[in-house]
Amino acid sequence: MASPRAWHRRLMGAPASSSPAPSGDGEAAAGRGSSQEAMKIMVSVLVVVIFCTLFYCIYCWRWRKRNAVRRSLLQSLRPMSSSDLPLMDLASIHAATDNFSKANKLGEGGFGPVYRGVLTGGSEIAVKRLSARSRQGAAEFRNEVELIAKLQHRNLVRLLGWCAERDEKLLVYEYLPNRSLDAFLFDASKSAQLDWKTRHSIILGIARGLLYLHEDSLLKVVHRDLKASNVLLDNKMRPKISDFGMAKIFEDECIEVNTGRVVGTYGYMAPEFVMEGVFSVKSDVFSFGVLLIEILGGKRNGALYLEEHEQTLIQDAWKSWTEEKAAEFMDPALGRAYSKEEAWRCFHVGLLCVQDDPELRPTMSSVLLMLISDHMNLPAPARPPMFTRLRTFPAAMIPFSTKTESTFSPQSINDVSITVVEPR
Ligand SMILES: Nc1ncnc2c1ncn2[C@@H]1O[C@H](COP(=O)(O)OP(=O)(O)OP(=O)(O)O)[C@@H](O)[C@H]1O
Repeated sequence: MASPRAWHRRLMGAPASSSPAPSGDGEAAAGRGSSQEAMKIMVSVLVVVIFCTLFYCIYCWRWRKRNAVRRSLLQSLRPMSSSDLPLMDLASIHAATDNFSKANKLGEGGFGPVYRGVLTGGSEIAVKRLSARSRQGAAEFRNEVELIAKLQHRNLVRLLGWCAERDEKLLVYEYLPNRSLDAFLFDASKSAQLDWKTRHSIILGIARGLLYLHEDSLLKVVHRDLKASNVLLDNKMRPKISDFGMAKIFEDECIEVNTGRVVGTYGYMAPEFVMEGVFSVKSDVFSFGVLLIEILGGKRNGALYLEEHEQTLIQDAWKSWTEEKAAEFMDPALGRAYSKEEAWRCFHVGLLCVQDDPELRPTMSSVLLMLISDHMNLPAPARPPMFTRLRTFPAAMIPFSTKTESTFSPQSINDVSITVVEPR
């Protein structure tokens, strides 16, 4: 067995014991010196080990704490009780909406008709009435009540109460006088009201709302149906994301789910969602990119309207970008009155969001950072997907309905499992 002195020597990198050993005082001094060095090394190793263990313990403790909070929130979401959100009585909603009169009807979506109402105190409300013919149902109703009651952000619409009495299922929201973004954006007589400053702040507001859903709320939420008609505008044209009927909470760190079913709105759905039913926060990022490009171009992406020779708006945007003709893509309603620097940055970010590969799409925190910083270098976007033109699908699934403004617009679909997508 090696002597302690030999160990010291080895530790200090001294040659093997075959070399002649020093003798006398010299040997003792050398021995002391090397044992001090060895001690120093051991102390440093010990400090590093303690530091790593401490760091690991703190990380585990924080991870457990965060998950416990998330789990307890998820637990509290399960039972739908009146303590979560005010339960409103049917009679007062009837009175507020003048018995759901035609004059008070604001529009109709996949859930059912929406009515404006005024409560006895004078506050205005918007009431969504689940229709018997609705393609959405009790599950979406419950989802909306349970989910949105737990989320609060200035860029999310506020649910004030709900009612499930007799055969009625009603959701009561704050009333947003300027209604939805699509009513301005795609209406030739109204689009001029959306000047560049307004459009830019709408883009930033939607990005902030989505970032809150994905990363900043305690629950990680994927909206799954972000589109222009699901962005409502308040009296100062500030945007609020609405319609959480199809939203999903992610438990733990799960980032991708394969549902085997397709929900959402054609034209806004990410390719991996349409083709495989796989969704993640990155499918919302894709929808955000489509919406951003629609806000710049003032047109719908509306893949369903396309003829053989036509391109989607996203493909148009890509073409303009690569040919350095971005100005030609911009909504003519803007004229020349817009900041080119801001607009090109938005254009660039929009194209990054609609990239085919979800991995390449930025997260919403990066999106917001890219949008607000004026000196950040952005990566070059890859070509967007080329297969958004739908060939056929059963008439019952056609996601269109006539709206009160007598325009046709795409509506959400739910539980469509057969999707025929034609590659280009
Ligand atoms: N809180 C609200 N305040 C004012 N108007 C609203 C409000 N909520 C909805 N609306 C109006 O009612 C219309 C229908 O809304 P809804 O969310 O039911 O359908 P949608 O978004 O058009 O379609 P889908 O259900 O497919 O998402 C909207 O276009 C909007 O004009």
